[in-house]
Amino acid sequence: MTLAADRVSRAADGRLILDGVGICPPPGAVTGLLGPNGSGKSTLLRVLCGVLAPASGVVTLDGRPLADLRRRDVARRVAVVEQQADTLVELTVADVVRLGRTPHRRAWAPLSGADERAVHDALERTGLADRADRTWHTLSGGERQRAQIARALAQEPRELLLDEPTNHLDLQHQHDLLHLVRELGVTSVVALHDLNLAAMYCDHVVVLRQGRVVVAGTPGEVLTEALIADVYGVRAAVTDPDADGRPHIRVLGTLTRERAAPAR
Ligand SMILES: Nc1ncnc2c1ncn2[C@@H]1O[C@H](COP(=O)(O)OP(=O)(O)OP(=O)(O)O)[C@@H](O)[C@H]1O
Repeated sequence: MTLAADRVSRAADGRLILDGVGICPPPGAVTGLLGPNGSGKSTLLRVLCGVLAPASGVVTLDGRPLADLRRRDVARRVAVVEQQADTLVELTVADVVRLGRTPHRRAWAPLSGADERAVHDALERTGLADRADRTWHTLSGGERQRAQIARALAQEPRELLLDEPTNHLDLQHQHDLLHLVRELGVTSVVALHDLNLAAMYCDHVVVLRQGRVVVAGTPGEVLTEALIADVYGVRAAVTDPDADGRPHIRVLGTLTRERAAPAR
C-alpha cells in the first residue's frame, strides 16, 4: 500500500477545483496525471503531499490519513518537485540537492556519510555532477529543473510527485528523466501534458477534467481517439505500432478550429 486519495474535494474562490477525486497509484509504478490546463493536476499533487488539505475526503499513506502523520514523517517518505520551483537565496547546485536530506537529519547535525552519498548519487543520476559547485542563478531553466529533481532523489523517497517535470527540458533530457523515474521503482505520480511521453513511460494514467477524474487505466486503455477528442478537443490518430499497449498519438487538428472553419 502507498499513497491514495479517496473522494477528495477542494474549493478556491467559491468554486470546486477538485471534486470527489479518487486515485490509487499502483505501488512502485509510474502514474501519469493528465488533463487540460486548469483541470486540477497541480492542486491534486499538492493535496497528495499534504501541502494543501482537502475540504472533504481523505489522503492516506499506507492506509493512514496524512493529517494524522507528523509532517517530518511524511517528508521522509514523499518527495515533491513543483512547477517553477525556484530559490531566491544564492545556493550552489550541491546546496540545493543537500536540502533533500533535511527530513532525514537532526537540526544542525552535520551531513553524514550516507547524506553525502545520497547527494552525490542524485547529482550523478541527473547528470549534474560536473555542475555541483555552480550557483543557482547561473543555471539554465533545464538545469534548474534537473537540480530540483536531484534534490527530490537525494531525499530517497518512497513516493515521488512531479509536476510537469519535463518542462524546460530538451528532448534527450525529457526521455532521460522519465526513464530515470521508471528505473527508480518508487511510487510516482507525474503530471504531464505530452500524451506520447505518458504513453511511453507511465504504467497507469489518470485523466482529470474540471477537477474530476474522467477515466483511469493503462495508457492503452485510456488514450483513445474518442477520449482525446472529448477531453482535449483535439482530433488525433492513435496507433499502437509495437502492439505493446503503449499507443502513439498523432495530432491531426483541433476540433474548435475545424468547427469554426469546416473543410471545403
Ligand atoms: N489559490 C487558488 N485560488 C483560485 N483558484 C485557484 C487556486 N489554485 C488553483 N486555482 C484554480 O483551480 C484550477 C485548477 O488549477 P491547477 O493548477 O490545479 O490545474 P492544472 O491542471 O495543474 O493546470 P495546468 O495544466 O495549467 O498547470 C484552475 O482553474 C486554477 O485557476
